[in-house]
Amino acid sequence: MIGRLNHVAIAVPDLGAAVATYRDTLGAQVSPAEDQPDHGVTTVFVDLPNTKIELLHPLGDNSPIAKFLERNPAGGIHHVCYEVDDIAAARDRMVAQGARILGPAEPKIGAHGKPVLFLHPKDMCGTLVELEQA
Ligand SMILES: CC[C@H](C(=O)O)C(=O)SCCNC(=O)CCNC(=O)[C@H](O)C(C)(C)COP(=O)(O)OP(=O)(O)OC[C@H]1O[C@@H](n2cnc3c(N)ncnc32)[C@H](O)[C@@H]1OP(=O)(O)O
Ligand SMILES: [Co+2]
Repeated sequence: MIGRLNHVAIAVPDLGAAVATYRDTLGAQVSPAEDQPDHGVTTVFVDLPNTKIELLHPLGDNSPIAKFLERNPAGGIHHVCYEVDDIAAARDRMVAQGARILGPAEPKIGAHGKPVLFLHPKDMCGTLVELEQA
C-alpha cells in the first residue's frame, strides 16, 4: 500500500537559520520558502538524491505545528510522508484497519500540488504520517 518515502518534515523555530544550516553547513540544495496558507505553514524543501526534507515553520495564528514547537522549542522531526498510488483507496483501507484521519476525510492539495492526508500519530507508532498521492 505505501510506496516511496516522499519526505521527512522538520518543524523549525527559525526558517532562515534552518535554511542556512542545510544550504551552508550541510551543502544541500534548498528551494525558496513557500507560504501554504491552507495548511498553516511555510515550507522549504531540501532536495536529496533519494528523498526530500521539508522544513516547516508556522504560518498564521492557528498553525497545526504551533503546539509541536512549544513542546520542542529547538524544533524536531514532525512527520514522514509516504506516497500512495490511490489516496482514497489507501484512506479507506487504513480507516477500515482502525487508523484515524486528521481533519476532513477529503484530501487537501499539499505542497507538491498533489492530494494529501494525515493519519493520527497515536495510530502510527507515535509518528505523524502524511500520505501523498503519487
Ligand atoms: C503544505 C502541506 C505540507 C505537505 O507536505 O504537503 C505539510 O506537510 S503540512 C504539515 C502541517 N500540517 C499538519 O501537521 C496537519 C496534521 N497535523 C495535525 O492535525 C496536528 O499537528 C496534530 C493533531 C497531529 C497535533 O496537533 P497538536 O499538537 O495541536 O495536538 P495535541 O497537542 O492535542 O497532540 C495530540 C497528541 O499527539 C501528539 N503529537 C502532536 N504532534 C505530533 C507529531 N508531529 N508527531 C507525533 N506525535 C504528535 C502530542 O504529543 C499529543 O500526544 P499526548 O501523548 O496526548 O501528549
Ligand atoms: Co509534509
